[in-house]
Amino acid sequence: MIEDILQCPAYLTQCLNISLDLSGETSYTNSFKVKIGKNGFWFIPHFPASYVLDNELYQKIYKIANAALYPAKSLLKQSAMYLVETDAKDFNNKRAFYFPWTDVSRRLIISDMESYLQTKDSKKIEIMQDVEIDYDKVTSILIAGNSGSGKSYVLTYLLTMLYLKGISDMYIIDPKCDVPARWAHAYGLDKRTLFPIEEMSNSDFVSKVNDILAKLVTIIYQRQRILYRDPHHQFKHLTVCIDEVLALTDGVPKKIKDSFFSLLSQISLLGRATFVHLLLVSQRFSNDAIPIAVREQANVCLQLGNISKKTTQFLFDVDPDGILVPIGKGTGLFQITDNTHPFQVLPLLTPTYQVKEGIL
Ligand SMILES: Nc1ncnc2c1ncn2[C@@H]1O[C@H](COP(=O)(O)OP(=O)(O)OP(=O)(O)O)[C@@H](O)[C@H]1O
Repeated sequence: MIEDILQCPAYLTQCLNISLDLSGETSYTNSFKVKIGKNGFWFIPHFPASYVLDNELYQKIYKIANAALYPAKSLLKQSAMYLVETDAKDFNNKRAFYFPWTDVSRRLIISDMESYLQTKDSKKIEIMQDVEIDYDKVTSILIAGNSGSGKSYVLTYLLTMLYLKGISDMYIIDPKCDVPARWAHAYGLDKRTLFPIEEMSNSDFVSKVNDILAKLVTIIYQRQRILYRDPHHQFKHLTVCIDEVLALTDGVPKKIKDSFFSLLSQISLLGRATFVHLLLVSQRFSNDAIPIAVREQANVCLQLGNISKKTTQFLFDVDPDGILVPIGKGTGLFQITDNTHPFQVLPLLTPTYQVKEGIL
């Protein structure tokens, strides 16, 4: 049934005829037609038309079709209208709106983490069913979301994948001495973990964070020199995970905060080629949480919990209106930008797995 719908344009044409208000113009008046492809569909207007082919119309069709296609396909939201040339001979039908789609996001369920870790290709990290990231292509990862949205849960998943699959060495910075610190302790990473102790002021703590970040910058420079002599040298990934980034520098003297920002920028700008990465978690990634450069360099972004224009404005260029975000634990939006995945913002369902006792 679903296959028939996806092969035949009649269903979508009918949905658009009914919902799209084109001042009386419909497919019956020959004003447009729909063509279905393997990776999306085309809305082909017949020109001249009484309606305007603009972004507003594109987003309206997106909204109607995205809901109409669920749960067979998920349309990939575009920030602006996607106009393409058609192969029509007739000039009246020579242009079309294109709507790329992908399969609907499905949650990954891992019932036995130990056997999962043994069987899966070591460099890839599965995020959802049929969606994975190759850590060689990751610059930095940002995880945002309101309290209780599932940030710590998905962070623990990523840390487990990165460390237990042997993909990356880790430094863990946890200003609240909470889930990440407990995770690190459970896996014997105490020497690579920083959390505040009683006698430390906020400024002392951020200064200690800066010491670690400075160490990573030094490693980046050392690795750059190795690459200069041997461009194909393969380094082991090194990741610094910082939880609660927004709260970290709150009330800290400007000089210390500036150093923190400058070190973060250096790592995110120079770390990619040398396999040094940031994995940052924050309620939001506004300009007071991280430098703009860090946000721009990050190519894996997860926004959990409430999804609205206001919450997604820092991580995504697209307006989330019309994207069908699933409800439930650990859901939201996901974006990966690399040369394997086309630019896309997808509904996100973070993996469900067994967390080691005493961490969460
Ligand atoms: N993918 C998931 N599958 C199953 N349960 C989940 C998933 N994601 C989150 N949860 C559950 O949702 C609850 C809240 O998650 P979590 O503690 O990670 O939120 P948080 O964003 O870190 O909150 P806070 O900022 O207050 O620490 C937890 O009980 C967790 O077990």
